[in-house]
Amino acid sequence: MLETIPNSSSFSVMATDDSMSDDVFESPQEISSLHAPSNQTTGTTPSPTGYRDYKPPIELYKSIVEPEVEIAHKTILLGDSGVGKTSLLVQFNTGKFQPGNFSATVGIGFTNKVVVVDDSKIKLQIWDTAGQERFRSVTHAYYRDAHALLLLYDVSSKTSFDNIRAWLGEIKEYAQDDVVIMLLGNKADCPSSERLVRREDGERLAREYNVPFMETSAKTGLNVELAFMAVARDLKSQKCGNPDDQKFNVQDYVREQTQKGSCPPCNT
Ligand SMILES: Nc1nc2c(ncn2[C@@H]2O[C@H](COP(=O)(O)OP(=O)(O)OP(=O)(O)O)[C@@H](O)[C@H]2O)c(=O)[nH]1
Repeated sequence: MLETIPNSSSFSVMATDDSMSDDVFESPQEISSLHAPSNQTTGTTPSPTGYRDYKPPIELYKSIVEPEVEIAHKTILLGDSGVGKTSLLVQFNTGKFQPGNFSATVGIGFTNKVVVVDDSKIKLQIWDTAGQERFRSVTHAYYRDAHALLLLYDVSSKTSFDNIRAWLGEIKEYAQDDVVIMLLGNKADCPSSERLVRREDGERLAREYNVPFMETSAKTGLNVELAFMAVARDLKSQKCGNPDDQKFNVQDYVREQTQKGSCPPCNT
């Protein structure tokens, strides 16, 4: 469950239905609006510090939230309930796997992580969504301004794999056309006796939809960093790419990196 993630002060749990208020600050504009002059002496705007009426100086707030970040980037984790979205995020954020520690995610929440790609700082704002059907209408609203979607299935669950086509249909309906989609077959660490989806099946589906693919494990950390770094690199090339340079291709990058990982050490 989202609240249990350690050391993730920026993580917020949102409403489980549309009627509740939203305390998540998504953009610098929203942050700035907290500091706009107001006629009210006692505001009711929620404070990012947790103290309802305390508003830190904007410079201080920015230095906490955005430490000299050059590019901000919104990534959403999607997939059936139980495929390992929260675990993947926690593994990326803390380097740890907490088995069986999370109850099903309620609604949606996010955490920020700043990564460095070729000397540029990129803030990944990673949104963890509830896989359960009953939260779908809440999470759809967040697809629209996403730069990247990490779509997970569980290699030990055929149903979660079969549902990927339906997820891709929803993405087509609600996300932007140029959103980066990455298909991840999670729980690759599971014993072969429990595996119900072969790697080749994942690869074939990814080829059919022309999206990059890799198997991951939130438990062992396999390819977890690679998945997030690939989207960070893609964003950097979109935002700062020199038009004369060859365009970064996230699919080629993922293929090269995953092949490197599985290649036996060279003697040369
Ligand atoms: N073996 C193994 N177990 C995993 C892995 N990732 C997650 N799990 C386990 O799978 C279960 C579900 O993981 P969650 O991270 O809560 O799944 P989720 O997709 O966030 O689920 P919802 O919040 O309901 O959408 C937990 O018991 C995890 O410990 C993995 O890579 N390998």
